[in-house]
Amino acid sequence: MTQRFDDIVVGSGQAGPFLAVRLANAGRRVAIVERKFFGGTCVNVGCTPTKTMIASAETAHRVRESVRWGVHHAGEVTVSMPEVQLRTQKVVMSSRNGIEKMLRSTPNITVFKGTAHFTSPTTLNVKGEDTAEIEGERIFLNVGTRAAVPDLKGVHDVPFLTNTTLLAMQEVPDHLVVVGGGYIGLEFAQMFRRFGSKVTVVEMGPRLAAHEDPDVTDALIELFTQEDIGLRLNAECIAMAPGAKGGVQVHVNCNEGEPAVQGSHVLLAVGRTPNTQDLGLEAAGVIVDDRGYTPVNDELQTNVPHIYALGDCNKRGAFTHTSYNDFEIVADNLIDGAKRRVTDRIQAHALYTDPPVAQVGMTEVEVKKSGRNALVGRRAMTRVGRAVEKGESFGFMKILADADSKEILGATIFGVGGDEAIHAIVDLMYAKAPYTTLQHAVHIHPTVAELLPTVAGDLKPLT
Ligand SMILES: Cc1cc2nc3c(=O)[nH]c(=O)nc-3n(C[C@H](O)[C@H](O)[C@H](O)COP(=O)(O)OP(=O)(O)OC[C@H]3O[C@@H](n4cnc5c(N)ncnc54)[C@H](O)[C@@H]3O)c2cc1C
Ligand SMILES: NC(=O)c1ccc[n+]([C@@H]2O[C@H](COP(=O)([O-])OP(=O)(O)OC[C@H]3O[C@@H](n4cnc5c(N)ncnc54)[C@H](O)[C@@H]3O)[C@@H](O)[C@H]2O)c1
Repeated sequence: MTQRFDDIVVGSGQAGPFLAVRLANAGRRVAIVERKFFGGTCVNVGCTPTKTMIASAETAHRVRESVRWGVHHAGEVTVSMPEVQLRTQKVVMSSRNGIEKMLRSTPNITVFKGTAHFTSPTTLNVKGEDTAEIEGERIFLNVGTRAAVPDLKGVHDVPFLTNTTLLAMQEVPDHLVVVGGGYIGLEFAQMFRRFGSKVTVVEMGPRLAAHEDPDVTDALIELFTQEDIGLRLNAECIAMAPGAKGGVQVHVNCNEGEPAVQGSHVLLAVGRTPNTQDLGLEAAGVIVDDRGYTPVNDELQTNVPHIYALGDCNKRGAFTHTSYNDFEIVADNLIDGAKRRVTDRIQAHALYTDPPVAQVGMTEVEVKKSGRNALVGRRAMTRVGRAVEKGESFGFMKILADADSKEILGATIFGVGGDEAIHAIVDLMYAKAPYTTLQHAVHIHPTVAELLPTVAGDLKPLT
């Protein structure tokens, strides 16, 4: 028998659970379907476990380097992966269980555990721990993405790792080959190097984190080289094979260096694939693009107006904060009659290397391309008192502004505390305040954010 609801949410990523609760509290009868772990990628195999493990890796690094701070310790630094994993699992489980508890204890919400599949534009079959046919007036997709596994020769002949399986490692790999120099590849590469693995990053492009400005990329190369992380740039992974003495061989197409990289383990970090292929979207009439993403309008409706897509699967963002913001936009519009739009969002992100790279708004390359009359200010982190005192003065900060309107166009902080300090700029950009507001602000001493007014007060024409 079909169970009828007002609203159905498919997937419990960073938008779905919060939307389900807002809708239910507004009096709607809501079904939410999750096939695996409550909290989705971020909580279970993304942000939460990686940042928890990065904290262990940073600690190992600081202890190894402790003489720089005049601190000595006896003996070798070793990392116990089972203990790192135990700590990580505690953090993950607390968040996962918290989300499930929130959903199951909210009146008006029915939770289904299983895979949802459209049978018509308003009905879905659920198969799994729960089996049901459910119907809803409105349907909200929050199905996320998974690691892309490209059709490389021999890829299925080797035990390749993804972000999910690498997170479960119970030992430190001897030599981890990381294919892909994007967010996932770079965060894991530095983490495992600091756990004690030899690490080689294989990236087909000429730069790491190619979406960032070249000055960031150059500094990333310097940072990784300092930590003795092997870099193979302009090296496209084209095939994999079992190694002659065990492990794995990664074959690359390159003009320089060896045509194969031998490692004990290989991580595939070459992008993401949306979880839309088994949703039965054809039965609902929902269009997907050539990579499986569901295009949406400014209010996050798909081409079928009562079906919305939120989070990574709509390709309007690829972060936890953008997915959560999708929830806020949809909830405020549908429940409070607001007129929020996804295009009002200012892009911001951080790459959690140590030190982190934090970025908001336009990059320097984008500002130059826009042809605006622009200004730029840049300071090395060696000018930040707090960074020097901490003994962590690697990196720089940079602010871009429009010379005519004084609008702040973007900023990058690649340095200790940059992931927090960037919010001084994020909020000014939302407030549409001119850079002179930042220039005249009095920031607390000694902080990383303290230098931002100085940078804003000394902008030069961008050439
Ligand atoms: C290793 C890694 C590190 C990351 N680190 C960061 C970070 O530091 N900061 C940041 O902002 N972002 C980070 N991200 C990205 C972040 O995890 C995602 O942007 C975020 O989880 C938003 O995803 P989502 O809400 O679209 O859906 P997801 O979190 O992917 O959740 C989708 C859910 O839908 C379920 N589902 C799918 N299909 C069905 C179906 N047919 N039926 C029922 N259920 C279904 C899935 O099981 C899953 O639980 C990271 C990602 C990875 C992989
Ligand atoms: N700090 C964060 O916010 C954070 C952290 C981790 C992940 N994420 C999310 O995860 C996603 C990034 O995933 P990703 O790092 O897998 O993808 P990505 O697209 O960021 O990087 C993939 C890299 O792999 C390279 N590549 C592709 N095919 C290759 C091949 N055959 N050989 C060599 N190199 C190849 C590409 O040139 C690219 O540089 C993003 O959506 C991001 O939002 C975010």
